[in-house]
Amino acid sequence: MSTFRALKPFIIKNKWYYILGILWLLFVDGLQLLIPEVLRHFTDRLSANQLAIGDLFMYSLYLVLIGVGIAFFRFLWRIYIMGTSRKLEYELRNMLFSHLQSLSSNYYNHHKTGDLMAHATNDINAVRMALGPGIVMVTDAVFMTVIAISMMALTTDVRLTVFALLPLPFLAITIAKMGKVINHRFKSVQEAFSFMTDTVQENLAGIRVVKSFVQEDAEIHKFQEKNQLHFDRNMNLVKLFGLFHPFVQFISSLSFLIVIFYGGRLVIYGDISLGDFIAFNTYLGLLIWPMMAMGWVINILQRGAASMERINKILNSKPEITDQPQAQPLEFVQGKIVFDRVSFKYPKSDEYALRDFSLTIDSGKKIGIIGRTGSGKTTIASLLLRLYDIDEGKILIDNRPLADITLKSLRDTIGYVDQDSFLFSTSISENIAFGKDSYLQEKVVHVAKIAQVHNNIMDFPKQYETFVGERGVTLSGGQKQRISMARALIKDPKILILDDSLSAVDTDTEEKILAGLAEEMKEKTSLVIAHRISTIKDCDEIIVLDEGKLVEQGTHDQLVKKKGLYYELYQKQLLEEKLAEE
Ligand SMILES: Nc1ncnc2c1ncn2[C@@H]1O[C@H](COP(=O)(O)OP(=O)(O)OP(=O)(O)O)[C@@H](O)[C@H]1O
Repeated sequence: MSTFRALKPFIIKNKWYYILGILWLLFVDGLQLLIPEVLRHFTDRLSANQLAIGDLFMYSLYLVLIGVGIAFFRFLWRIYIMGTSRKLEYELRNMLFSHLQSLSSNYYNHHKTGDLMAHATNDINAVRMALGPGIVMVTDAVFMTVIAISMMALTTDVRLTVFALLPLPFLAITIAKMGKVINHRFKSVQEAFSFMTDTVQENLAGIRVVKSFVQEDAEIHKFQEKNQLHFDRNMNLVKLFGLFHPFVQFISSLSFLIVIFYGGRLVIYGDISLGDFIAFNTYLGLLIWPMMAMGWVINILQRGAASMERINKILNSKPEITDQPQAQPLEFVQGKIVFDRVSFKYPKSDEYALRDFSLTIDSGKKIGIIGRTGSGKTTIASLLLRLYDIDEGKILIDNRPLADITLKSLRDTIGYVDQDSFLFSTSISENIAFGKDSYLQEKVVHVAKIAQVHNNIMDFPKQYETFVGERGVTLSGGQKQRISMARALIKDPKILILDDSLSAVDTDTEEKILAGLAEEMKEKTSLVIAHRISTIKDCDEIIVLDEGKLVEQGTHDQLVKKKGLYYELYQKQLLEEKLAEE
């Protein structure tokens, strides 16, 4: 039961729904158990020639009234129990999603999206089944079994009851054994489902790559393999259930066989009446459903527990980056940044991404960061945003270590334009205002103008209300970059990081963007990460990284004169430009 601990607050909050739901369910069972008694009475009076035509109406009326009562209370329990289990599904989904939002970005380096989506669909459904239909079946099965058996023994014949029930322990033992196998097989079905969703998710996200490399057939083949695995594992489960149902039916027919032989004998010898015989058989009929339900219950509860275990694994994973107890928000930010002998390795990596890195950026300064690919440029941005904590050294903003600053205020202070320029599938306007309805449209237009994307947007049929498609597929790389730049600017952050954010625009547009930004940047501390020298040559200072180390530092002119790595990169780019012109 500890598996379901995370749901305790929900169950406590909704206990009355469950209690009343179970009460209505017991009413249904009680009414069902009246039917054999009505039949017994009817048969006995019929065989004793005591019934008039009018009595037939009366018995029919009893049965109709019982039927109406059953229908009414069945409706009530379904609303109370099934409805509550849907509410549980809703809340569990919210809980899971909120938790996924709180986890650090490193978590997503090691967990696949498709896998997480499988948890949010299949696993939550299995938990709902356990805490809805599962509860119903347990209550139903226990209550029905106890009452039906007692009535059989008390109102008809104890020996007949014992004989008729003899086959049932076999059923119980086999069902319990089967439950374990079912659980195991169900887990492997869920696992195969995860593999399959993973494949679909990855394929659809990368559909443009698949098409441009004409890999559709190979991808279909890959998917078919995963689908086959899912099918095979499901078939294993189906086969088990295929055996299960005939088995239950066979055992229950044995009971009826015993009743016909032994019960029939008792009627012939006059030990029990014909009405008793009929009522006994009806009780036995009522027992078959609980016997079947036992199997289902075991199955549903085991599935629910297996799924809840997997959900718990996610819910129990702690965000790696959280606010320290001493953390306070940043106030009146100046924007001075200090990296003091910072060394950092990514989790599960042996290589240093940054080594003994020191840099002081005074407030309002504009720093250019350049270096070969993989030299650690983005790492600087990630560490400043505290997406990872550092192993050695210190990072300070306005002379306060990052750990002493609340994450929210730290990230509110920094406007980060990432390399991927990820956009959401909504309007351009909403992408720029991202999550904040409070921005005025004029402000959205203002930042779009600075990012030099306003004219492009005005050319679209729906202008700012143009829908950008999933991940911004309907836009060019350069348009996406400029929209994500506008998104960072609208926050009016004190620190601005442009991570290779001008790589997809031509040098003319780049110049315009930089000129537009110059005014904005006056008040901000800026880090401009780039591969192109033209992007950073006017920065107050430029640093050059190589294999995680700061190897050169100075203004453009100073670095060119130095004839080191920067000079080498500069020469190469001049040559490339010349070749492009020719
Ligand atoms: N999440 C990660 N886990 C493990 N290693 C990583 C991770 N991200 C980056 N690295 C490694 O850290 C090093 C520095 O990466 P970084 O992204 O900072 O380089 P970069 O200079 O920004 O490169 P580029 O110019 O290609 O964007 C690289 O060797 C890279 O492989």
